[in-house]
Amino acid sequence: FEKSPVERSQSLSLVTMVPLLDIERKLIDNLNNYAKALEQKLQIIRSQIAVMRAENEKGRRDPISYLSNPLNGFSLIRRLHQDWFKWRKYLEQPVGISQMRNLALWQGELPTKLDLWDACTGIIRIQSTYNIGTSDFINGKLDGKQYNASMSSADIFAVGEHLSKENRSAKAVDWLQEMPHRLKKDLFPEHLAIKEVKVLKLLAEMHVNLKHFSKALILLDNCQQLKPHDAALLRLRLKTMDFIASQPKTILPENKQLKASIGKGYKVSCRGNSERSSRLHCFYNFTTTPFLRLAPLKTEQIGLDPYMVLYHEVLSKREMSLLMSRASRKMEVARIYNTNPKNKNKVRTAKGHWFSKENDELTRRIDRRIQDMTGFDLTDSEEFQVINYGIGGHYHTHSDYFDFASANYSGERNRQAIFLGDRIATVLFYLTDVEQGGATIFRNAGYSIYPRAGTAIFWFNLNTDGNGDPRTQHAACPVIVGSKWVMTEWIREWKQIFIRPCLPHATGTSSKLSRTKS
Ligand SMILES: O=C(O)CCC(=O)C(=O)O
Ligand SMILES: [Fe+2]
Repeated sequence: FEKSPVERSQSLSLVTMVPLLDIERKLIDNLNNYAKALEQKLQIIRSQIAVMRAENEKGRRDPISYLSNPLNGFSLIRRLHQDWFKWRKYLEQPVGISQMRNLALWQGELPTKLDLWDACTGIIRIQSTYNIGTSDFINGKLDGKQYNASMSSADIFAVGEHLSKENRSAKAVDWLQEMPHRLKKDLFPEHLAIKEVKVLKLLAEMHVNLKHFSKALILLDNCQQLKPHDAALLRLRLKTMDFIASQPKTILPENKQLKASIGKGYKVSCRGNSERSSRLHCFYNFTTTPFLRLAPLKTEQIGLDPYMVLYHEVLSKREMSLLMSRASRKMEVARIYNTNPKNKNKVRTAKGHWFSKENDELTRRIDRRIQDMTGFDLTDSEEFQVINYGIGGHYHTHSDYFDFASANYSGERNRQAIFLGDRIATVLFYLTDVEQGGATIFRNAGYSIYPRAGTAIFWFNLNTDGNGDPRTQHAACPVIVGSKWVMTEWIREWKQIFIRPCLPHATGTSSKLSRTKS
């Protein structure tokens, strides 16, 4: 059954991308073998040319005397009757059949059209969330930090093309206009290179969409110089002229940049502008369960209303790496059988792995630790979900509690609700540090938390009266750089009936909300 109320970002998780590097190595080796086979063939041909040319020149120096020798005459006839026939056969023989077979064989392991679509979306999400200029982004300057990586013209064009297909013309122009001066520096062979005319034409189309007609015309003129007899270009030029003729008054001032949707709220919070109240403390929790007298928990208050704490160093390095390596073995590259990007919403859910608590000693031990952290009875609570995010991986704003009153909740979810209750609280473990981005933000509460390996956040999703607390809505900001792994534990309500009894809810009374804290 569906365990997560909201679909997470769709991109291939980072860990499922790791094997792609091996596939790429295999492909390069394969191409190298092909080149070797070609070289071998070339060598054979070249050496034979030398032999044949020597013989031919010997004959042409004095043809009559050469041919008067029957050995030479015979050989010429035989050569021209037999050898050239064999040469033809030899030249027709394809080079590197086995390498070509390999290529066909590995086709199924390569990312799909939809994977590329997801990756483009991830790139755009990072750019817009953190408000990164296109040229900075392309040159590897991400949110103020310079990395030793940059995008090739082919990479840039893929993003520009994606944006154009998504009808985001202004953004597409932003990307595509970075291309023309880069193309000249490319060392791609002819068939892999992106043609300048293709870039200029797409740019012109985007300008037409934006009603920047004179810019479009200049680009189209450049295109026509490169490809004077192209019918599609001519048609586009005529269309542009028609536009100009038919809507002279609607032309926008050309330099007026269409406002990029600089988002409020979510985006701003992801850029890390929240402040913490000075009334908050760090302390050792000795009291939630008797065990904590022996091993108190390092606790940091994030907020009192809604109540939220961080528990530091609750997982060891070994536990985290075991969880991640076990999950990555089970996490499949989520393949899409329907590769039509239009159907993107129907496919692929989170790239995670669910661990049964009864799995082994590791999961049982972590389960006991969560009991110590929360004081809750976890018998009916959910399995652990381990998640790894991909390029620009994020999770839209959502609440972990279910809105049972809404019409969406029927069938299996309703049954769970009846038997287990709602998700009264969440424990979210971070299994890795994240170099940049990837914060968990609670916009309504004004909290943002940056991932730190071994730390867990704990919060109540429900008010004391059992209703969902909308202030606990949260989102995972896009990861800029790093591999973000988290593990969630959703604690169900009914089993806590005597631990956190139902009380009328009064806002602003943090003491009630923090009943299970020390
Ligand atoms: O990854 C995060 O920071 C948040 C994850 C989350 O909200 C969830 O799994 O429900
Ligand atoms: Fe969540």
